[in-house]
Amino acid sequence: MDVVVNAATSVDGKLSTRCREQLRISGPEDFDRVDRLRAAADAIAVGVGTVLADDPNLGVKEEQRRVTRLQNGRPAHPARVVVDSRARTPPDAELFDGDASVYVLTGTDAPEERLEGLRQVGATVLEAGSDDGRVDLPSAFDALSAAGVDRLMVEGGGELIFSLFDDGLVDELSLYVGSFVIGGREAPTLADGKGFTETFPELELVDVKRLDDGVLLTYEIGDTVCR
Ligand SMILES: NC(=O)C1=CN([C@@H]2O[C@H](COP(=O)(O)OP(=O)(O)OC[C@H]3O[C@@H](n4cnc5c(N)ncnc54)[C@H](O)[C@@H]3O)[C@@H](O)[C@H]2O)C=CC1
Ligand SMILES: Nc1nc(O)c(N)c(N[C@@H]2O[C@H](COP(=O)(O)O)[C@@H](O)[C@H]2O)n1
Repeated sequence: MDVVVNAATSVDGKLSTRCREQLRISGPEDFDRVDRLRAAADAIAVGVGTVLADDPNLGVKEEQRRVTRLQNGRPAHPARVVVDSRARTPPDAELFDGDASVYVLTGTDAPEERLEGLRQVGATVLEAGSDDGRVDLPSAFDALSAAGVDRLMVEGGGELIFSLFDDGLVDELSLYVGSFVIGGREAPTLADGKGFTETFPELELVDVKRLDDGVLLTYEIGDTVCR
């Protein structure tokens, strides 16, 4: 399965403000590019922190792109995936609008009544627990792959993106950098988690493009390196 991470940050690498509310960083050209990436994916994943903060829909916005997917024998929208150790995704979240399949990837400690609530709104629950109670991403992604997901787009947030780098699961990164500063030590960044200290994922910069008032950076992911 190919894993493509896409995110938008300020110049200082923040995904949002310290209030952790959804913030428009991309402009119209970048949002259109994101929609194209969505249309090319089999599934779109976010962490539950993003669901609780943003209540995203994760659908393909442009109608013609949905029509093309249907003509190609695919569902109109990619499946939606939430990485959610304890099943905190609200059953009335926007991504349960009935337009797409939803997978919730959980750990082993998720309360049964919350899992049942999610199943009742149509979610497929895939349990893949790790020792620390979080989702074991390599085995959860194997399960997604077995369910037919060949191309997974990940839209954030920072905790999930760090774990994906930590587990060596990222193939490509598209990063839109808006031309402003957010600041704040509590504001989420592109890669939060515990951070790397000795070896670091090495990225190969394959494209740089000016878009809206910012810049789009495209990377392929190589090995980890010592610095
Ligand atoms: N500008 C952008 O492109 C985007 C911005 N955001 C922003 O990011 C913030 C949310 O990001 P975060 O708080 O970092 O939450 P997140 O969306 O990365 O979710 C993290 C949560 O996922 C769960 N999880 C389960 N297993 C995990 C694992 N193995 N590794 C990591 N997480 C695991 C945990 O409950 C963890 O707290 C919001 O402020 C949102 O607005 C989110 C997406 C894109
Ligand atoms: N690419 C990008 N640019 C921004 O400026 C953003 N704030 C985000 N956020 C991501 O998009 C999701 C919202 O999706 P819907 O419009 O509800 O379908 C949000 O949850 C973030 O993952 N992305």
